[in-house]
Amino acid sequence: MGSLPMADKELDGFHIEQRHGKDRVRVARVWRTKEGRHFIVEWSVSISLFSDCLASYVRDDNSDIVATDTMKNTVYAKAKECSEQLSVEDFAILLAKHFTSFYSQVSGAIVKIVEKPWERAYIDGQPHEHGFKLGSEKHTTEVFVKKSGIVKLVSGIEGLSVLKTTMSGFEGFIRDKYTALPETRERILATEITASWKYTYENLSNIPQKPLYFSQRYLDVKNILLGTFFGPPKEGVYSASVQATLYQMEKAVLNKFPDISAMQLKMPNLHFLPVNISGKENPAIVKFNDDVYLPTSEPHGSIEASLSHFWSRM
Ligand SMILES: O=c1[nH]c(=O)c2[nH]c(=O)[nH]c2[nH]1
Repeated sequence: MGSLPMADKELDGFHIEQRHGKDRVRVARVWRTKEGRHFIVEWSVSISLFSDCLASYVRDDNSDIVATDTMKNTVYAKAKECSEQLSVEDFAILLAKHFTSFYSQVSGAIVKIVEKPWERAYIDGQPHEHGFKLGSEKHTTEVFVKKSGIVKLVSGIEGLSVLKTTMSGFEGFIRDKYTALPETRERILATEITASWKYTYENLSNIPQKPLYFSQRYLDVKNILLGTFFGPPKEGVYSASVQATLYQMEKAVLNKFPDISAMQLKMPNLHFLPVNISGKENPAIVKFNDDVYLPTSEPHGSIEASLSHFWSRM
């Protein structure tokens, strides 16, 4: 999405590309049912408009600028207007649609939102009516809407930390004069997953209208990713490398959901190093027996790949 074309023009013999917006507008929205159950979302919204306001750059003429302060206010006004709970994707689309249809100057809008993972609290196994606790991984979305109604919709997960204590190995890699890593069929596999996936919907007119459709999709994708990473609860599934597991996870998502056309995964390999400590007098203070590890964050392996159907790209 970073490589989207900007509003570009020829100008004084130069080529200019420009866009403007407001980043990280923080908003929370609460919905209350008659029965007294509350729902909350907390969003950090970033807006970027492709807008014809070249005069502001070259002639000190701001008459075509949508003020970024107005963009910020729009986030709160639209949140207020949403009387029913909605997915973060639908809120992003609603905002982008507003900017592209309301202003003649605006030809396209990108709206990115990160949702903070507030989850209903449970007390003695009972869901609390208005109590929430912060979870870990975040739901993200990025939508690009053009005035014509053309849409590109990407959703994602940030910070999904997972670990398995066995059923992982790494063998058969290149060995040369600098290689020290032993081959193994028994190690800890730990990573912090960043995922993004592109939906097939290419026009505002064919975005699913079912309420919370994309919220459910998010949960379903997360389940498939986790199920593929861990394998069945009792026996698990062997991972020959982060690369192999990453590919299986992407393939599982693309095979399962017909409305997802491409997926990107970033899975750093967060090493848990075997601990072996020996002293001069005591050669085996700690002898590693798949039990004591040194967890690390730096350095870490960085492994990422995108997978798409032949007819699509991220
Ligand atoms: O799953 C892995 N992939 C690698 O590319 C790699 N490189 C490494 O040192 N350990 C691992 N593990």
